[in-house]
Amino acid sequence: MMKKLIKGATILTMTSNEPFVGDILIDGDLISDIQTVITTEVDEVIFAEGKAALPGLINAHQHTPMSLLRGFSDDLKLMDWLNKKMLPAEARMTPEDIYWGAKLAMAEMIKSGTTAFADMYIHMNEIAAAIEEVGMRASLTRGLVFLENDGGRRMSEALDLIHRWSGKAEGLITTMIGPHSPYTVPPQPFTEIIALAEQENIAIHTHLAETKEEVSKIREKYNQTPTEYLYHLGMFEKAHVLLAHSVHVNRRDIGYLKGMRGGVSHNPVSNLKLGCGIAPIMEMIEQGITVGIGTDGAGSAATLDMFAEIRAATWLQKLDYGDPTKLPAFDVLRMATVGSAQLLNIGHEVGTLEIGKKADMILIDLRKPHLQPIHNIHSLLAYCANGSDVDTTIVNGKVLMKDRQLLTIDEDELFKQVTIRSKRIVDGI
Ligand SMILES: CSC[C@H]1O[C@@H](n2cnc3c(O)ncnc32)[C@H](O)[C@@H]1O
Ligand SMILES: [Zn+2]
Repeated sequence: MMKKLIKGATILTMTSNEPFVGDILIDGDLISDIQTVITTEVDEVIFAEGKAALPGLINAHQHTPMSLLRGFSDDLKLMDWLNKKMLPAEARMTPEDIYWGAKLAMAEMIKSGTTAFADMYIHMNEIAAAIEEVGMRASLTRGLVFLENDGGRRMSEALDLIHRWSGKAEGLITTMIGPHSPYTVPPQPFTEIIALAEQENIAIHTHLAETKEEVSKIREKYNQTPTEYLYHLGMFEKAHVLLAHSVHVNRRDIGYLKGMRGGVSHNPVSNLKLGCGIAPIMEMIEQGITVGIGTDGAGSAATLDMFAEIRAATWLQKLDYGDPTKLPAFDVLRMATVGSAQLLNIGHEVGTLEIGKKADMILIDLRKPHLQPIHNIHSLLAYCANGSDVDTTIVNGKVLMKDRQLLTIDEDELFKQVTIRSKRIVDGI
């Protein structure tokens, strides 16, 4: 087993609000010791004086290949954006496009401090293959839309993903089942998916209550809110559920979510940019619902920088309540680490820096004008840091970025592929 020693970092374990200067010993894929000073024989020392070490950020909701569609269609309403632009573009994507789009997203995530993500898309074998090469941690879901008559094929692809890839890539890949949303999956297939999830102990990843239009549509069809629709199908009692968005949930809806396994991925930048609204995450937290943070795809969020999401999440709550004490720095950082890890159902393995946990962590160089002086390091990270301040990213004990150089992705080849493929996909749409 390769041993690595992170030396002299300012360590933020995310288990407590008290940073301290010390060393972290990584043995293979695990954190084997954290102490003020560790003296032992190792294969590699990573000197980290002046750097903060914290758990890798976890992006709880993503559509990685949509990075190929970044900037192609902005400033539209969600349904126009989705139906007129994204779906036609996605229909033109080849499996190879998906592979390169996922790699582009992973390059951006590693460079901005994300070590794990939850993904919902199509052609998942290609995304899984890219993950195996790159070495990130991910929960993969084949998105299921039942508007046409090929739901059967999609379902078989979803099951194939689960059977073929769960636990693969040295345990980096886990899987979920992904009914896209209440407005794209009718009651019968939704019921079947929930029954399967319960029987086979598979977690569910879905979108919920992203726009007012969605609420009106579901009210018209079923005389229910989107949350009531899923509640009456039994979803929240039968499976671990990762809910993306949950912007338009009222007090009664939050009551239905209470006690659920899993929780809500808050995607504040996407919600802001698409003008969706502000998710009532403080009320959810008060009811004991776990909230994590995600970006959504780069086609809507524009970037995959979790530091931007962290900042937007806390600012939105302060603004919404007219109260700057809401969602303080430490709490919002925990959301993007501990909270998201719970949503991905990997909270026992990652999300904090603790002995026995997987070695997923990042180092942030604090010797920058916008990160000085250091009165409160959690404040600096929540309010002042950017993804580009991350200089080292480690997943499962393996260094994926050192001194801002990606070690498992060839960036020149990536940019060449992305340029050609992204042009071909959107040409004429
Ligand atoms: C069938 S794979 C996933 C599917 O979801 C679409 N998508 C991306 N972002 C959003 C969003 O914010 N709301 C709803 N659907 C979204 C994506 O384009 C894929 O088709
Ligand atoms: Zn989404």
